[in-house]
Parts: sequence; C-alpha cells; structure tokens
Amino acid sequence: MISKDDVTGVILAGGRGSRMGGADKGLQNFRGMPMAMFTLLRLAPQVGDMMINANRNLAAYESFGVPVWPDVLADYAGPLAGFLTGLEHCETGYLVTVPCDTPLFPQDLVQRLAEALVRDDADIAMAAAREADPGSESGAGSQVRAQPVFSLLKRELMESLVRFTQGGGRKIDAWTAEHRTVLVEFEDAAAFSNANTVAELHRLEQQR
Ligand SMILES: Nc1nc2c(ncn2[C@@H]2O[C@H](COP(=O)(O)OP(=O)(O)OP(=O)(O)O)[C@@H](O)[C@H]2O)c(=O)[nH]1
Ligand SMILES: [Mg+2]
Repeated sequence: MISKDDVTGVILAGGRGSRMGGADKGLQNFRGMPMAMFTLLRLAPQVGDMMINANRNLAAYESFGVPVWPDVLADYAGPLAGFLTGLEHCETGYLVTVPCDTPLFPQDLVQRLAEALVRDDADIAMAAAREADPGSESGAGSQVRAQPVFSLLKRELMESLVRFTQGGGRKIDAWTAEHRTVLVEFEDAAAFSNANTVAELHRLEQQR
C-alpha cells in the first residue's frame, strides 16, 4: 500500500496557453478562483505534499501557499518538463502529475493510481478513460484513451527522465513506454475534460 503521505502532487501550469490567446491558464477564473487554485484544493486531500510547476507570473502562483518551480528545461519543452521539474523537487517516494486545466479530475485519482501501481508492481500508473466515438450513438467503437498528464511515478525514475530529456525526448508516452506502466481506467470520461480555449473553459464551469 502507498500512503498518501508518500505522494507529492505537482500541478502542471507551465504551458503557453496558445489556444487561449497566450493566457496563463492556471490563473484564469474557474468558479470564483484561479483554475490552478481550484485544482490545488481538489488535489490537497489526496496527497501529502504539493508544488506548482509554472513558468510565468510566479508571484501569483506563490500566493497559493505551496512551492512554485519553473521548468528545469528551457523553452516550453512540454509537460514532460513539468514531470522532470516535479521529480527533481519531490521529497516523497511518489509523484503524481495533474494539469492545471482539468479542474474536475477524479477525486479518487491518486488512490486508484496508487492501488493499481502496487497491484501490478508497476513503476508508473497512468489514468485513462473510455471515450465515445463521436460517429456512433450506441457507444460502439469507443476506445480507451490514456490521459498521460495524470500519472503517478516512482521518484526513482528521475535519472531515467533526465537521460531521456537530455537526449531530446519530449513525448510522455515515449518515455513511459520504457518503464512498466499500468493504465487505470476511470468510468467518468468527462472528468478529464480540459479547458484549452475560452469556450471550453466556460463549458467546463457549467459541467456538474
Ligand atoms: N511545465 C510545463 N508544462 C507544460 C508545458 N506545455 C504544456 N504544459 C502543461 O501540460 C498540460 C497540458 O497542456 P496543453 O493544454 O496541451 O498545452 P498548453 O501549453 O497549456 O496550451 P496550448 O499552448 O494551447 O497547447 C497543461 O497542464 C500545461 O500547463 C511546458 O512547456 N512546460
Ligand atoms: Mg490541455
């Protein structure tokens, strides 16, 4: 069993937000507070420690009350840079990654990932959900889609990720494929809806 006290959460808020006109997505208002703060409050009961990974407006993120770390890789290298930053500052046995733009993520995320990691003796547990095929009303043809930015990792993977990124690797699934990874399917695919545009953000605010 993995105790929640042995899990650190990193909120990935280091993106460019280009589909939102270059906005710092984590600071956009979601139900009355910055979206990264909403995410932080949802993650807090699931983990023992937390940090935020951001590359802009660091003082605003610092006001949330947890450590803020910019990417250790230059030039917006993508979410894997956030994984690396999280691992480098993680003081517990496990790190869980959560993006700042998916505020309604499952409240049993960490527990379910942790159970699967132990059960399958894996190094990485990655969330997934079944998405309906838009062309099919019956749901037939739906497929399970991984949600790689929601991953639970052993801290000891840091050296592997340093090597992978130093070699120019940037794709999460190309790196996780090098390790024993278990996919954990969540029933509610809508919980992984993310706000990439202003319209999606407004739609998500209405979602139950
Ligand atoms: N640390 C870090 N996180 C990133 C980077 N790029 C994306 N992310 C994070 O990865 C998650 C998914 O990002 P996307 O929604 O695909 O990308 P984005 O950069 O936020 O937005 P777009 O520019 O519109 O693609 C979000 O939590 C982002 O904050 C990066 O260069 N560094
Ligand atoms: Mg996104």
